[in-house]
Amino acid sequence: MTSIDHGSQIKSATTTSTTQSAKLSRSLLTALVIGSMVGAGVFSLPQNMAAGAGPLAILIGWVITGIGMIALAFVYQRLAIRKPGLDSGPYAYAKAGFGDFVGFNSAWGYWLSAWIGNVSYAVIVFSALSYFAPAFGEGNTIAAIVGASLMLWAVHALILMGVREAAITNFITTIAKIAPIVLFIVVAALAFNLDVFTLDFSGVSNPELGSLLAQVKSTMLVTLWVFIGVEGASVVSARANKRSDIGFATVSGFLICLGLYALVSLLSLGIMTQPELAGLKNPSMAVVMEHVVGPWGGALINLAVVVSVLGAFLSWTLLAAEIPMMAARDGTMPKLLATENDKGSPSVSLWLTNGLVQLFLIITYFANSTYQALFLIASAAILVPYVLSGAYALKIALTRDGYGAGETTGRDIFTGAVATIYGAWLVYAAGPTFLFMCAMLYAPGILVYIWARREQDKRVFTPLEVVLALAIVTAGGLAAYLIATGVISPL
Ligand SMILES: NC(=[NH2+])NCCC[C@H](N)C(=O)O
Repeated sequence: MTSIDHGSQIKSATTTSTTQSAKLSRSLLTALVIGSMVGAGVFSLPQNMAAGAGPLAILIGWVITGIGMIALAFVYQRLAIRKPGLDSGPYAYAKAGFGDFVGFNSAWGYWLSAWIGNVSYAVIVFSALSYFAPAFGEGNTIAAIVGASLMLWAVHALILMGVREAAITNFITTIAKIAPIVLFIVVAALAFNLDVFTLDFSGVSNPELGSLLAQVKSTMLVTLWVFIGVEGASVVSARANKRSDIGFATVSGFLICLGLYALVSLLSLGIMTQPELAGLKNPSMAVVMEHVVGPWGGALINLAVVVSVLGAFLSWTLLAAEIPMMAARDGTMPKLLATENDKGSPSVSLWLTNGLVQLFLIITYFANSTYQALFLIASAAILVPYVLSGAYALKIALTRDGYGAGETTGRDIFTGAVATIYGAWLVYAAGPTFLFMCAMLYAPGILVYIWARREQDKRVFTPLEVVLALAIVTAGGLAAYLIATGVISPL
């Protein structure tokens, strides 16, 4: 049974087991929705949010994210109902709405985000373990990279042997992450000092932070990161008893996460000042906790990070390998990637994906990259599939595609528009460095696409797609040049 069906990718792979499993109650569904979103991100929020923003900007950041993300959650939920035939989630929507090449890029981007996110997971697990064994440093020392590589290939071997997520692992990891977060919030609320919180409420006394707009922008990829997985909520909740429970579980699961996340970041600002938080080592929740209750608090949170992220690492590895496999099955990616071993695991895709994770772990060591730099790239990479899903929902509502004669489209036009605007704002907020970095990662995909099209004996590009491909290659080339000359350094 797979309870973290992030996209529908996993859904199609496990339909038999999921449809046979018992229907779920409202509260269990809500827990599953939460479980598909909470991974590593929450445990570093105190530092990540304060790194470039004061309390007011952080507050505004959560409000914007709350509105944009709930719209996106609804987009996926509505699309699942309107377009039940499009089974492979985010990338199938982009393909249906905007053609094969755009669809390919959506799959490519979703896959990039999934495995680069896993590189950041490996780094943060060992950064947490350094609480117990200092040689692991910030998760990017030689000892940490060796440890992370061992973890990677152990998970790889388990999946090749046919291991899938079990209900029991999901249960344990969900408890392991939620309980310490709630405890942290209670402790932080008791230790909260309003004077510390309001010391520099708008952040303007710290010249490093810049304008309020700049501060808000700095939080946008962080808040996006912690909500990645929301696209799976509608799939998870499709296992509901009643239709009405789907909406309930999605909305309540989302709101609970939003509440937990906002409290973690805001309450921390009443314990330490923004500049203090900005300088903390991640997972920073552990440091704040230790500051209030002493060493046991630090140990507890770091352990929670290890358990929570190991669980999330497994589910995102499964998902990362499913994406190329599903895309290969319908000809969007080369057939080779659809190869399965005798245990039903997408072996070629898994080898490719984890090979790249390994490569990036080595780069992480030499570039001395941090957890933060890595997850910001994973956040930026997922913008393409997210924006396109919003745009597709808007498109079908505007053209009444999939809507019956008497059905109103007003609500769907609204959520589609809000999700698309939020996506466009995120692209702007992400800023040029991360967009360039993404172009560099999207560019090699074009070769993979050409390979797949040739294999299918299909025309490779339409004239418009040629323009798009050239734009990606140009931006990617420019990015490579800027990185080589040290002008930008996203890692
Ligand atoms: N490995 C990944 N791509 N994970 C993406 C999900 C991130 C998740 N929301 C978290 O906070 O950890």
